[in-house]
Amino acid sequence: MSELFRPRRSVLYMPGSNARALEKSKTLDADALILDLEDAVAPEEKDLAREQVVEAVKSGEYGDRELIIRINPAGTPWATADLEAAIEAGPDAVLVPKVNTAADIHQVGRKLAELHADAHVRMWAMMETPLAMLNAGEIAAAAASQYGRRLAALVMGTNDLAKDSRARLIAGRQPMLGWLSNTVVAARSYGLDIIDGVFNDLDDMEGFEAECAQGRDFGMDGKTLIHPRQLGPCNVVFAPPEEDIAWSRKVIAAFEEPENEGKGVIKIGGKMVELLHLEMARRTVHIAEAIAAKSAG
Ligand SMILES: CC(C)(COP(=O)(O)OP(=O)(O)OC[C@H]1O[C@@H](n2cnc3c(N)ncnc32)[C@H](O)[C@@H]1OP(=O)(O)O)[C@@H](O)C(=O)NCCC(=O)NCCSC(=O)C[C@H](O)C(=O)O
Ligand SMILES: [Mg+2]
Repeated sequence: MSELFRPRRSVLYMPGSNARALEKSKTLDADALILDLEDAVAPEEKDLAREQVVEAVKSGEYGDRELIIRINPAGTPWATADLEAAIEAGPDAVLVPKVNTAADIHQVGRKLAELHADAHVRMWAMMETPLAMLNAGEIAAAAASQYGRRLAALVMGTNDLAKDSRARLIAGRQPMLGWLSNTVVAARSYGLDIIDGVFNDLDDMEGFEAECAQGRDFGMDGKTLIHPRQLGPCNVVFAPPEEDIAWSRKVIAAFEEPENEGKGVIKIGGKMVELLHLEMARRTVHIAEAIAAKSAG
């Protein structure tokens, strides 16, 4: 699957210590799985979690689900062993938690290079500290540097952000809207994907769907999730709707008409359509086709 048009609608976390969740997620309709070694794992279970996660990733039993290992942060007793284990396992990406500055990305990127991690192993970065909000642009810009070039996605960590900023996690997320949109533009400035934070109330499906729609409207590619029941609605909200797909096909077909060859702007059904809309239409169709291929396979 092209990295450029990879659906990342639903990204499900699970504690690496939870063998049942690791097994169950082989059958779940998630675009990506985050096998966690960090905050969802108690200190006394870190070693067990690391072993289970390595075994799970190496099993090759997760189909086309993207596999991401969240390691513990630098300076903790587990950081080095986590990174070495991740390299041994060879996931699609290593998720770096508690990123504050671009230097945190460079540090992990340099270690991946020194330890000869396979070239396909990317980095994702947790955006969950007040410093990360201040430095979002420079963190995303690390993707253009020698040791940051594995960076592929930013992930909002709204629980830690609430803890460290003392902003409240409330319906509508008004206290966080500035951070969310600033991090979206930081990601887009450097060609990165961005995944929204988790919704903690498993019983409030209405609130969950509203937050998915909000994240989508802000430009997020998908949402991080904590339970299988959040997968279905999330996949629906973040997939291009049928009418957008139909319109996009119309735009592509119109620009392919001989009379429109070489034109930068045309009219379709009374609407002005420019080359930028053609680019958007192509992306919508590519993503829709990738989602359809996943469902078929
Ligand atoms: C929240 C949970 C602890 C609830 O667990 P549980 O009570 O066991 O749920 P259920 O009984 O309803 O589970 C039903 C079945 O689904 C499986 N299950 C549950 N959760 C997951 C999951 N995340 N992945 C895969 N499978 C899952 C159960 O095993 C049951 O299966 P079956 O036996 O077949 O019936 C639990 O959902 C959970 O641990 N969720 C993930 C928590 C987590 O990973 N948290 C860390 C990430 S959040 C975060 O840190 C974000 C960020 O850093 C920030 O700062 O914001
Ligand atoms: Mg966190």
